[in-house]
Amino acid sequence: MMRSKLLSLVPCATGPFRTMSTTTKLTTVEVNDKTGIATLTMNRPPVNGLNLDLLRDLRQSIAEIEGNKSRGLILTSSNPTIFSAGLDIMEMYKPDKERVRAFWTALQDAWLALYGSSVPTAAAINGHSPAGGCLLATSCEYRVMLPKFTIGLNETKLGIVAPMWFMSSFLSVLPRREAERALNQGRMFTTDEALQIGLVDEAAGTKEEALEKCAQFIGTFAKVNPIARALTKQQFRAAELEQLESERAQDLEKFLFFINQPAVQKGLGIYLESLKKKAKN
Ligand SMILES: CC/C=C\C/C=C\C/C=C\CCC/C=C/C(=O)SCCNC(=O)CCNC(=O)[C@H](O)C(C)(C)COP(=O)(O)OP(=O)(O)OC[C@H]1O[C@@H](n2cnc3c(N)ncnc32)[C@H](O)[C@@H]1OP(=O)(O)O
Repeated sequence: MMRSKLLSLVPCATGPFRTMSTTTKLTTVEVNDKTGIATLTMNRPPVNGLNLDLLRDLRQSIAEIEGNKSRGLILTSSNPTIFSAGLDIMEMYKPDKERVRAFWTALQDAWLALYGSSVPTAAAINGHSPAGGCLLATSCEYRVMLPKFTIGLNETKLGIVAPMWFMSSFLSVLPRREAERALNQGRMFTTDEALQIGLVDEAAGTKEEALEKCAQFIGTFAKVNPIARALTKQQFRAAELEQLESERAQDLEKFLFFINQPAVQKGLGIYLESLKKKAKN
């Protein structure tokens, strides 16, 4: 994919800095040349639905950030009210056989890249973050969320099941008992509730403030040996990463089997209709 490189002056919480900015259609990577921190922004209207292209873009951008020696990665959205609406349901509803395989494989790749990223990661959650959106946020090491939005793994409410590795990310943030209950309920937490339960680390009034708080978190590693930190993180996360790495073919087949069940297709169709009706009203 063609990528345009440009140097730009962008406003930042602590002043305007020259940033190296790489833009694709669906994500932007901006590296602040003062802090060395990369901001990875999702930009797929209308709701940052995670489709095949966005997932591939995300993985490519994460690899680019790893490669350009950034000091950290902040994940955010260009949409002022939606971080990510989760997986694009259109990829799973009446799917094309080959495409849906590529889609799930791209999701596995994106998760492995983000959860296993060697750089410190933080999510500036500047909008709603259901299901796959929550997966991305909980794959990061730190979360800052804006008020009056919601976050959670709501899969059971759609009649689908969060795979084990979605649960792993959730469990790396929430105590087991809270995680199990929320997963079974398909519970979406408001910002205040998410803060109280520990699903997010901080709240912020504006996106700029959220980005600044994420940058401060990443700054806490400034005096830590980066190789020791990266190896520690990798070891800490190794079990979940290795589980998916070793079972990814079975995970794909399980997903395909599940998603192709007539009852699941029917449920997704009804859910999509309800979303569309809501959008019209
Ligand atoms: C035994 C089994 C063992 C193991 C299991 C193995 C496999 C498991 C199988 C499957 C696992 C799948 C895991 C799934 C994860 C997911 O992420 S599913 C997606 C969940 N997401 C949601 O439920 C969010 C739905 N959306 C919303 O709640 C709202 O849209 C919003 C709060 C995000 C934003 O609200 P608004 O700003 O009001 O926007 P609208 O609702 O009007 O939406 C605008 C537009 O976008 C469409 N849309 C919204 N979300 C999605 C989506 N996720 N996918 C596709 N399209 C979406 C919406 O329909 C509107 O479209 P138009 O009407 O404008 O065409």
